Amino acid sequence: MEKVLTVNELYKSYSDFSLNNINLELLQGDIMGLIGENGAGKTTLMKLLLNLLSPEKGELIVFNKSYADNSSYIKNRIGVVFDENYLHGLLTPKRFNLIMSNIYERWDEKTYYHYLENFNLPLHKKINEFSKGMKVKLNFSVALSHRPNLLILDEATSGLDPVMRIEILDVLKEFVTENNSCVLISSHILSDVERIANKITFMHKGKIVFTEKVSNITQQGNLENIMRSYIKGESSDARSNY
Ligand SMILES: Nc1ncnc2c1ncn2[C@@H]1O[C@H](COP(=O)(O)OP(=O)(O)OP(=O)(O)O)[C@@H](O)[C@H]1O
Repeated sequence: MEKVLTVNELYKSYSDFSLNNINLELLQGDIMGLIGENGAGKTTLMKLLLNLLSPEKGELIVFNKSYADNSSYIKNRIGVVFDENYLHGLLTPKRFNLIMSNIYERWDEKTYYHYLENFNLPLHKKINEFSKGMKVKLNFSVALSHRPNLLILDEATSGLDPVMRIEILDVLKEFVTENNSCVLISSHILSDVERIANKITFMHKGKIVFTEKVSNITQQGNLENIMRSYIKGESSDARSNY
């Protein structure tokens, strides 16, 4: 399988937090779940991958290219859904079609209307009159309609009811299989991550603790217990060091 993303020894610091020595690899077909406690650094890492933040050190290669000379090539091939809705509230889904077709070289109007219909979204309603679930579905429709080779999803399904979450996760899985794309998805809902991902990366205090295949992890127990015993073990180590 071809490499989609390679991260080597990436560092980023804020005054009281730092991401340290991040190494990551995503291949075509991968769905990687990114998990970790609040403040572990998941969003910061995703912003670095999207070139919204600059690292102090390290190498970031996306589709065998670096952002330095290939920013628009890379951005045209990445789909993004974050927790917050970034779509303008006064616009309608129909109007978005026009805007996105001017932004994305590979915008596919037919696919966009197909998702709107599948998700039962109205064409002419303003987005600030949408429910939270409708906004998430619209965000996914936009993110999937320019045929991205990589999707970066940060808590994208949080706040949705279980039926809607499962519906969206199933659409996502189908998209990856049909398009040989790949996904990095962060979530605190570990059952969702286990449902969809083939690999898991666990972050803790700005570092990657492990990246493992889900099949290896589930042999050791469930994800929640593994995370909890790691964090507990770490605090008892700290106590014994003290
Ligand atoms: N612009 C910023 N300036 C200073 N510190 C920041 C900034 N953005 C994030 N941080 C800090 O970086 C740390 C990691 O935050 P981040 O949002 O990456 O965590 P997270 O794993 O996504 O958390 P959550 O699960 O709560 O969304 C936090 O301590 C946060 O306060």
